[in-house]
Parts: sequence; C-alpha cells; structure tokens
Amino acid sequence: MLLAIDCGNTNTVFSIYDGDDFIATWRTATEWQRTADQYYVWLTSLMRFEKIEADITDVIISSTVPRVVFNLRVFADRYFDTRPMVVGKAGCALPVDVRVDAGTAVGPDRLVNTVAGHDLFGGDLIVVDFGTATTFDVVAADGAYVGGVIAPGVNLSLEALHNAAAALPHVDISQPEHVVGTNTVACMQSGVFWGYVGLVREICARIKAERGRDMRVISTGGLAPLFQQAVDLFDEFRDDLTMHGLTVIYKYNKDLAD
Ligand SMILES: Nc1ncnc2c1ncn2[C@@H]1O[C@H](COP(=O)(O)OP(=O)(O)O)[C@@H](O)[C@H]1O
Ligand SMILES: CC(C)(COP(=O)(O)O)[C@@H](O)C(=O)NCCC(=O)O
Ligand SMILES: [K+]
Repeated sequence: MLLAIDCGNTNTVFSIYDGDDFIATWRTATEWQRTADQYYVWLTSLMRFEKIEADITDVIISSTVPRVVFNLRVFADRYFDTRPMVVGKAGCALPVDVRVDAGTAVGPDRLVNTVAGHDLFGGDLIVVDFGTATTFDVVAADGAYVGGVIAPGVNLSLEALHNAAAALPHVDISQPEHVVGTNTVACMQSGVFWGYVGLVREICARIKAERGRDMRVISTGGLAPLFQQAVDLFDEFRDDLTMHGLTVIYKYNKDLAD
C-alpha cells in the first residue's frame, strides 16, 4: 500500500491507497520539529481508531517546507523500511515538462497539481490552489508546467490585517451578506472575500488573454467551494487534487523502474 504525504506550509495531509483504491486520509498541522517517532504514533493511533490495517510498502512525499523532509524520510525508512520518493528530488521523475527560468525551484505542490490536472483534465488548464498561499499553476496543452501566479492566501490576508492593525480582530472567512459592511467584521470579510473573487477572476482572465486561448480553471483547497458558490469562478473542483497527483507520480516512477 502507498502512503502519500502532502506537506503544505500550514497542514500536512497523509493518505493511504491500496492500488487505485483510496483507503483513508488524515491531516495534521505542519511542524518541522516533529520526529519520525511522533509521526508514527500519530498515524498508527488514527489507523487503529478507524480499524484500518494498512500494510504500507511505499511512501511518496511532496513538501513545500524543506525542513520537514528529513524526519519524514526517517519515518518511511524506520517504520516502513522504504526509501520515499520525494517530489523535486533525484529519483522522482515527473511525467510532465517544467518550462521556467533556469534555477527556479518551483514548489513541489504546484508540480504535483500540474500532473494531477493534466491526468484528469488534459491540457490548457489553470489550477488554483487555496493553501497558505493561493497559487495559480498554468498547464500547457502538452501538460507542461509553464509558470503561474502566487498570491497571499485568504487566511493569510485576514491574519495580516489583524496583526498589523490594533483595532482589527481575528476574523474567519465567509461570504458577507452585503458588500457594504456595517460592522468591523463584515467590512473585513467583504474586503477579503470580494477582493479575492476579483483577484481570481482578473488573474484567470489575464492568463487566458496572455496565452491567447481559452483554458479550463480547476480549483482545489478547502476554501474553493466557498468562492464557487458565490460566483462561477471554476470549471472543476477537486478536493483531492494534490493527492491524486502524488499517486500519478508514484505510478509513473514505479513503471519507469520496472
Ligand atoms: N475547509 C476549510 N474551511 C476553512 N478554512 C480552511 C479549510 N481548509 C483549509 N482551511 C484553511 O486554509 C488555509 C490553508 O490551508 P491548507 O490548504 O491546509 O494549506 P497548506 O496546503 O498551505 O498547508 C489554512 O489557514 C487552513 O486553516
Ligand atoms: C507558493 C507556495 C508557498 C505555496 O505553498 P502552500 O500554500 O501550499 O503551503 C509553495 O508552492 C512554494 O514554496 N513555492 C516555491 C516558489 C515557486 O513555486 O515558484
Ligand atoms: K498546497
């Protein structure tokens, strides 16, 4: 069985697959100090709770936080006796080209999203991922990653307002009832929510214009449905897009090795 680990700047998601069958998924906060032993205790107690008996033989990791990779490697080696594939590192080939400026270290999550988007929806795509940052990954007709856009994440924007202005409280994102807020929280929610709708719409329109073609917009991340329900921003939403990409990259490398 495969353990796929998607480590973002805020959360790390662990998913187990048996061949193509999805078995289970769990999420924990990303902390680079966490040791291999801590990962193991956490994961096995959740597996026991859900009565899942998984015989993990392979591990694949994508991490936007370089420092966590060391302990995740030890985790795979010590408890599953396997050398993990790490996206962006030697020994982990990608089934798509990456066409960016020389020396650019593209976030592995963006490469994985590109692979997943191409596998599920073909080419000429914009993949929007609502993570710590909001990323737009541009996927060419042949599936190559050809660049994109990085914008501050939704919660990061709200946190920045709260941290920088003494009178602004901590606020959770939601769709405000009116654009014109009549209290502080409603004003902040309006600024970030409608500002974000505009940001996504404008960036997607400009990407399509710059590339001179229509492109499908694929979204992922917990906040995508919140924006989609307000206005038609995306053609497709896939909650598990990054995980799906990890399974595609795993299979691609397994086939190369056989
Ligand atoms: N379903 C959701 N509803 C509200 N907030 C969410 C949801 N999913 C994630 N978030 C928040 O969105 C931000 C990004 O989360 P996540 O997608 O896990 O980021 P990353 O992949 O960068 O670790 C975090 O602040 C997280 O708490
Ligand atoms: C842009 C990101 C911070 C997004 O990370 P996330 O929000 O998923 O934690 C990450 O993809 C990253 O560190 N990228 C490196 C620079 C680049 O992709 O060009
Ligand atoms: K991500």
